Amino acid sequence: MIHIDGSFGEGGGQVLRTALSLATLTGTPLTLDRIRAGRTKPGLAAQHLTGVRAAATLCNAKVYGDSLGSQFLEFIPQSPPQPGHYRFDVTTAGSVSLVLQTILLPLALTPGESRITLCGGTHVAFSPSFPYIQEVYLPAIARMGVCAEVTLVKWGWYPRGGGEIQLRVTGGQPLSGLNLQDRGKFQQVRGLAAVTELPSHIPQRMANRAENRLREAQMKVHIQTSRQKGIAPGAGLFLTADYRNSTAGFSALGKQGLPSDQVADRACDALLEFHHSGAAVDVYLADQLLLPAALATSETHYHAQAISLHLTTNAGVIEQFGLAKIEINPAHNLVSVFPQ
Ligand SMILES: Nc1ncnc2c1ncn2[C@@H]1O[C@H](COP(=O)(O)OP(=O)(O)OP(=O)(O)O)[C@@H](O)[C@H]1O
Repeated sequence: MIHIDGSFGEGGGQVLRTALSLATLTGTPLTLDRIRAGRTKPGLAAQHLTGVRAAATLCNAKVYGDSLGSQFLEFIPQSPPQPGHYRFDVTTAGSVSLVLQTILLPLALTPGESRITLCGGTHVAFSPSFPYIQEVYLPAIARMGVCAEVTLVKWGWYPRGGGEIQLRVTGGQPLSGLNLQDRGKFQQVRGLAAVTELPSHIPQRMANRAENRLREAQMKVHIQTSRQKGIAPGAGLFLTADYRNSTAGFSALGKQGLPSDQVADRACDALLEFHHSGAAVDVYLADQLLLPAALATSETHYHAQAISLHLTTNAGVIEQFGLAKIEINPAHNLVSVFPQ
């Protein structure tokens, strides 16, 4: 039995998700208390609860404390993760990407094919947007051996949600480590300026503004515009910066009263800050790579844009499972993961 203090480090949802992934994969019984104690509304929110239920479904876990607002959870796996066809619905605009990240590695490391439908928020703040999962996260971990692809079926923005994605995983490949210390030469920025249920000048303005800003910075850039049907209005700009050895992702979401140009500026500012940092791995991927790296059979080394509290928190949770030793050099933003 492993006990995790949910208030550790950041004291947010990622402590729970990483612990769930590892308990599911290793069959280790887990208790967590003070879940999300660092947040203004602590305990399990809909997204976290869906993550708990999804992980429990994969390994037939006995679960206690799986209710909204619960700050305590007991999770006792009864079998190795079972590949298959599953559907999990967050029921709110809570992020489907975070549920995906909870179950992906257990499925990727178990022989067999899985098809998962995930419903909820697909493009929501403070979480990886669908394009980030598709263009940044999955390609990075594909290089480690994770064989998975995603399809967007319906857009789901905050606050309505109602989105849907499909995840397909071919499990059973061992993972290898990654060396991302040098991003290599800049190649291009690709982008998607998208709206649902809003007029076409909005994506056009976001795209024009971003293309102008990035060309001023001497970057090669191409941004597609997209106007789709949805259950609610929503807008966003999703950018990926490709370098020879790595890809980084940045996004900004529209909201009522926020001009399209400002949405574009937010995404461009984030991209340019990364570009000027010289790092190979953006601040988000830097915390998300730790889990696959810990499960690999060889070492991983990368140059992160910054060492976030998310990253150090995730490292602490992984180390409590005894799966890897993680070294962080804050002077140079270097992260090394040594699977044990
Ligand atoms: N713009 C973004 N692009 C990609 N990933 C992101 C972005 N914003 C946040 N993330 C990622 O989303 C995850 C959020 O973790 P966090 O613990 O904050 O989750 P949470 O479940 O939303 O928790 P809480 O509500 O407790 O904050 C982290 O892995 C972080 O890197």
